Amino acid sequence: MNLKLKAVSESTNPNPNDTAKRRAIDLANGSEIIYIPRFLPFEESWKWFDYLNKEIPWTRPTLRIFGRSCVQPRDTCYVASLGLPELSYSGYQPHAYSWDDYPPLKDILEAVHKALPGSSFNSLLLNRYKGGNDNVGWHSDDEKLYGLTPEIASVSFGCEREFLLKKKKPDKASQEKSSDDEPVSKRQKKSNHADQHSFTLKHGSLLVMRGYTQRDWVHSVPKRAKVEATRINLTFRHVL
Ligand SMILES: O=C(O)CCC(=O)C(=O)O
Ligand SMILES: [Fe+2]
Repeated sequence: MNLKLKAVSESTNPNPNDTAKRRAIDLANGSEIIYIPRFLPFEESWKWFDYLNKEIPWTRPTLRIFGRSCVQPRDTCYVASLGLPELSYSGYQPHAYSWDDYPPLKDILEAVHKALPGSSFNSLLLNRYKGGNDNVGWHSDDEKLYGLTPEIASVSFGCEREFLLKKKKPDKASQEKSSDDEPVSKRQKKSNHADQHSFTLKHGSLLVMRGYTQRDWVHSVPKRAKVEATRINLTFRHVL
């Protein structure tokens, strides 16, 4: 099967402007989202989906969250370049597979790098949501190994799901500091404005989180009762 990506070349993309249709959402205070709904061509994206669904060694690990064991509500797999510090989250340390084990991942990575000049990703967390019960709860990807301003490039395949972003609550100290010069009503109005964003992540789309998004915001893919189909998501990251 030839899965070599031609996504960003004009020859296979009927409308090369599609890849240029990127939306930049300024989350203020140095956080930014880029969203490209039609990043990869539709048909090729189904080939990627089938390949990933079949070939990736998916596992559903048991995590420890607030001292409790729970099965992660989605399948996962981790790929990373050799010699990087190991990833660990919620008491789970995934095995790091090599890019050479799944060569098509290198082609997707190449397309991502082409769309984001200057970025260089060396690890990848894959998630598979087998229906609407599978989800990822509110979190930020703020592990130390990604540094203070991680860039995370997220490519989605298959079933469309909602991706939510919500501003973290400011801690008490900074709340009190900013309360000196403004009445409460005005402050609350201000803080309600655009403190949440929602994206329906399309088959073949690319969403990028940048700057202080992991420090100041949380994100999630919530349960959806009516969803039955499978979604696969790839998040490319740079381990320092
Ligand atoms: O599936 C998604 O779109 C998000 C996945 C995610 O947030 C993560 O892997 O950290
Ligand atoms: Fe995340």
